[in-house]
Amino acid sequence: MSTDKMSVKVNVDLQKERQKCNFNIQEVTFIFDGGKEQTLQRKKIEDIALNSGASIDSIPEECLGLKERYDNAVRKSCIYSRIVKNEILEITGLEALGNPVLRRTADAFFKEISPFMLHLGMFVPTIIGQCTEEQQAKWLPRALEMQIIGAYAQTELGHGTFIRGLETTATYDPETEEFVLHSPTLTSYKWWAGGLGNTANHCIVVAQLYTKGQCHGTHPFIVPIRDMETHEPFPGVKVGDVGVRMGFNTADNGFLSFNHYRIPRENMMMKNAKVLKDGTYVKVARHEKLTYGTMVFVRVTLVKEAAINLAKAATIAVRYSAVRRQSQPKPDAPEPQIIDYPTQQHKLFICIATAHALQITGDWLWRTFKDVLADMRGGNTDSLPELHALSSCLKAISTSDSAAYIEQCRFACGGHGYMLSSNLPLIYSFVTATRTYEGDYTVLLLQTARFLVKAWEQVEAGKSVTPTVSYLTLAATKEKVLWNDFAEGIIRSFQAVAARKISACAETIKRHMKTGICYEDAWQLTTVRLVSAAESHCRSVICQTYWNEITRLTASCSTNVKIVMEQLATLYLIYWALERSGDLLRYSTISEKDLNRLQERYEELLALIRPNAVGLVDAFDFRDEILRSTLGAYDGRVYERLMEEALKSPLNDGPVQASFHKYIKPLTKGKL
Ligand SMILES: CCCCCCCC/C=C\CCCCCCCC(=O)SCCNC(=O)CCNC(=O)[C@H](O)C(C)(C)COP(=O)(O)OP(=O)(O)OC[C@H]1O[C@@H](n2cnc3c(N)ncnc32)[C@H](O)[C@@H]1OP(=O)(O)O
Ligand SMILES: Cc1cc2nc3c(=O)[nH]c(=O)nc-3n(C[C@H](O)[C@H](O)[C@H](O)COP(=O)(O)OP(=O)(O)OC[C@H]3O[C@@H](n4cnc5c(N)ncnc54)[C@H](O)[C@@H]3O)c2cc1C
Repeated sequence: MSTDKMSVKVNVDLQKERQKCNFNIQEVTFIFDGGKEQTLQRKKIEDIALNSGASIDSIPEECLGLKERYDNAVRKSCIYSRIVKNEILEITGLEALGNPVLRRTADAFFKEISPFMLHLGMFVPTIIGQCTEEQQAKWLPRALEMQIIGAYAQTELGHGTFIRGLETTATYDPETEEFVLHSPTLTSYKWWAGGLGNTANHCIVVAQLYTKGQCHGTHPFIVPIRDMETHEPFPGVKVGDVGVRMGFNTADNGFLSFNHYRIPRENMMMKNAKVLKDGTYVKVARHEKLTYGTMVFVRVTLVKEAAINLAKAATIAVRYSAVRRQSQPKPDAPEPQIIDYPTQQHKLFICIATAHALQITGDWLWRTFKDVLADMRGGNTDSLPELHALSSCLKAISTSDSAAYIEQCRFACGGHGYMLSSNLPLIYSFVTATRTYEGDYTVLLLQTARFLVKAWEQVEAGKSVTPTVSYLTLAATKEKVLWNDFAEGIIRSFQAVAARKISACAETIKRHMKTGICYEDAWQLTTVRLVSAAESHCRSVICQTYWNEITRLTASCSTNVKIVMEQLATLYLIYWALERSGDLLRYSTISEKDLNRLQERYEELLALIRPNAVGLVDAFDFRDEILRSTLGAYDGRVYERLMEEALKSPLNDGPVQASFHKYIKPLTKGKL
C-alpha cells in the first residue's frame, strides 16, 4: 500500500468493505499486472514519476482554455519525457513501448492525452519496424533522446480506412536523389495525426511512391517538417491543428500538406522496400503488408489499453457505489449502499470481469505477437495472416466493450458521474476514440471475417488450419452442439456458434454468386452476417483464453484467490451466454430450462462477488494520482472532494461575474 493510502481517514463504509474482503489482494494485483516482478516494476516506475510532484495542477485541467490546456500539456510532457528517457527506459528497455505501464503512469500527468504520445506510441515503433539497421542507427537514438519529436501521418482528409486510396505522392527524382512530396488535392491533406498540429518537428508520412513513372503503392517516409531552431514550418510545408474534438484536445491532432517538398532518398524507410539511386524499385519484404506493421503493433497494445481504462472506470464506480446511499426499499430501514442493489452489481461486476478478461487476452496476444515477430526475423511470414486476423478482431471488440462499459460505469454513478472531476467522461472520450482509430470497428471485423471464410474453405477442402481456428474442424457439423453449462461446455458452444455463422456466411456468398453476382458484390451482401460471425469468433477466443489462462495463473494461488477469480471468469462466460441466448438457441441444444438455470447461477454469482467487490477494484492498484477522480479515491471522501473541486472552478472566483454588469443588469433594467 502506498503512503497516501495509509495516512488519510477512510470513509466508514469503505473501511467495512475492506474488512469484508476475504482474499489476498496483492495476489490478484500480481495476476492483473502479469506477475509479481511486473507489479514491483510498475510501482517503482510510478514512484519515480509521481514523486517528482510535476503532475500536480493548481487549476483543474478541464477548467483551462484550449490554448492554456495545450501549453500545460506540453510543459508536463517535457517533464514526463525527461523522466521516461532518464529513468524509466533504463528499467524497462524498449519493451515499455508495448507495456501499458508508461501510459498508466502518464495518466497522472495528463487528464487528457499527451501531445507526445504518438512519438513513443507510433513514431519510435515505426522507426524500429520499418527502417534498415543503418537508418535506425541514425534516427532511433535521436528520437529516444527527444532531440527530435515525431508524429505518424497516414490518414488524410479524404481517406482513413482505405490506405491504398491515399493521395499524397512521393515521386523520386534521380537527378537530385530526392523524393518530392506533394498533396495534389484538399482531400489529400494529412489529417488527424496526434502531436502533429504544433508539437512535432518530424513526421512519418505515408505516401504513394512513384519512380520511373510507375506507382508502387503506399510507403512510409521520415519527413522533417519544422526548423529545429525556430520551429517554423519549412517552405513547402503547411501544418496546423484540426480543430476542437470530443476528447484528445491536448493531443495536438494536426493537418499537413506538401507543395513539391523535397526530402533525401535516404528518408524513405527502407526495411521492406528500397529505391536505389538510379530510381530502381526493389522489394525486400516477403509479405506485401509488412508496411502495415506499426498498425498491427498498436492494435495489439490497444487490447491492454482497453483493459486498463476499464479497470480505472470500474474502480471509480465500485468505490463510489460503496459510499453512495440512495432510496429506501424497506420501510424504516436505513438507505442501502447502492452497491447492494443487484441491478447495480449487474452493471459493475461485468466491468471488473471484462477488465481481467481483456488484460489476460492482451497479455496472450502480446506473446503471440512477439512469437510471430521472431518467426519473421527468421524469414517466415506464415503466421502473419492469423496475427492480423486476431489483432483486428481483438482490437475491435476490446475497445468497443471497454467504451460501452466505461459509459455504463458513468451511468452507475448517477449525476456525479457526469462531472468531469469524476474523470469518467474523460476516460470515456479517450476510449471511445480507440474504437475508431487504428482501424474502425466494422472494418477490422470484416478483415477477420475474410480470414475466417478462407479458413472455412480450407476445412471444407479437408486441409489443416491455424490454431485459433482449429475449432472449425471440430465444431463444423450440421448438428446442434449438445449444451452443457460447465465453463468448457459454454466455450465449446460459443465456438460452435462461430463455426456455424462462418459456414452460413460462406454458403450465403456462394448462393448469391449462383445468381450471377460477382464475388465482391456477394461479399457485400453478406457483410452484416460476416461482422456478426467475426464478433462470435472473437468472443470465443476471449472466453477460451480468459478461462484457460486464469486457471493456469491461479494454480499456485491461495484458495480464496482461486475462488474469486473463478467466480469472475464464470460470471463473464454466463453473462455472454445470456447475452447471446438467441445464438445458443439457434445453434445448440440449450433449452428454456437451461437458460433459467443460467440466469439463477448468474444472480448467485453477483451475490457471491458482492462482499469482495471493493477488494477486487483495490487489487487493480490505481494510485489516486492516476485515477484523478473525486468519486473513486481510495479514502472515499466523495462529497468533500466534489465540494473542493467545485470551489476550484474559475466561475467561483467571486460572488458576481462580470457578465452580470455587462449583459444581465442592462437586460433587467430594460437598457439592452
Ligand atoms: C507519453 C506516453 C507514452 C505512451 C506510449 C505507448 C502507448 C501507446 C498506446 C497507444 C497509442 C496509440 C495511439 C494511436 C492513435 C491513432 C493512430 C492511427 O489511427 S494511425 C492510422 C491507422 N489507420 C488504420 O488503421 C487504417 C485501417 N485500414 C487498414 O488497415 C487497411 O486499409 C485495411 C486492412 C482495412 C485494408 O487494407 P488493404 O486494402 O491494403 O487490404 P485488403 O485488400 O483488404 O486485403 C489484402 C490482404 O492483405 C491482408 N492484410 C491487410 N492488412 C494486413 C496487415 N496489417 N497485416 C497482414 N495482412 C494484412 C488482408 O487480410 C488480405 O489478405 P488476403 O488477401 O485475404 O489473404
Ligand atoms: C482521436 C483520433 C486520433 C487519430 N490519430 C491518428 C494518427 O495519429 N495518425 C493517423 O494517421 N490517423 C489518426 N487517426 C485517424 C484514424 O486512424 C481514422 O479516423 C480511422 O482509421 C477511421 O478511418 P476514417 O476516419 O476514414 O473512417 P471511415 O472509413 O470514413 O469510416 C466511416 C464509416 O464508414 C464505414 N466503412 C468504411 N469503410 C468500410 C468498408 N470497407 N466496409 C464497411 N464499412 C466501411 C466505417 O465502419 C464507419 O462506420 C485518428 C483518429 C482519431 C479519431
